[in-house]
Amino acid sequence: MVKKQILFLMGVSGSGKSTIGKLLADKLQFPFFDGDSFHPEANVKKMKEGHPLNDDDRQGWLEKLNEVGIENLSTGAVIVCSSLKQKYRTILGKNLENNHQFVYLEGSFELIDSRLRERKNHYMPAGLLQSQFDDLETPLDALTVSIDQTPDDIVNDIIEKL
Ligand SMILES: Nc1ncnc2c1ncn2[C@@H]1O[C@H](COP(=O)(O)OP(=O)(O)OP(=O)(O)O)[C@@H](O)[C@H]1O
Ligand SMILES: O=C(O)[C@H](O)[C@@H](O)[C@H](O)[C@H](O)CO
Repeated sequence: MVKKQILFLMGVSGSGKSTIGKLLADKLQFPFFDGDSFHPEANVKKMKEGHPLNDDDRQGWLEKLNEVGIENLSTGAVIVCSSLKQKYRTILGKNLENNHQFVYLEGSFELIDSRLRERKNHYMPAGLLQSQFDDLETPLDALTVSIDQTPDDIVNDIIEKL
């Protein structure tokens, strides 16, 4: 059985965080929170207009997701958040001590770009993918899984490694 903990599912836009996060939370019977829906309106507008977010834009959003983690410590939770830089991961993990884990969905630019171009009804333009890779600081201490497999296999891979 997987320990109750806060799992931050991280990776660039289009790496599959929302898709995998829902399946993982279902399988573990953890509550699920999608960081996409915690952005202030101004952030969503900025991304829609094709501009990447900066550190200041992300600050309050990361703090809010940290609070969500703290509030759900007793049940465990899956929280989707790109978590691109180390300093963002420090904000997210504040006061969660050893009760949280980053799970990194790793894939190539080419694979993710092709998935983003197929994706419908989402505010994040595929054209922002390069800026996401530019900001990405590969985590050294995350549980890392390849996204070049089916969603079910990715979820099983994560659970095996937890
Ligand atoms: N393992 C997979 N195999 C094939 N397609 C996938 C896989 N995972 C996700 N997808 C598809 O790739 C697209 C991006 O996935 P998703 O929206 O879950 O990514 P995301 O990381 O949550 O993106 P964002 O951060 O922009 O919200 C979606 O259209 C989804 O259906
Ligand atoms: O940190 C960021 O640049 C943003 O959070 C993006 O990653 C979006 O939230 C999301 O991925 C778009 O759907």
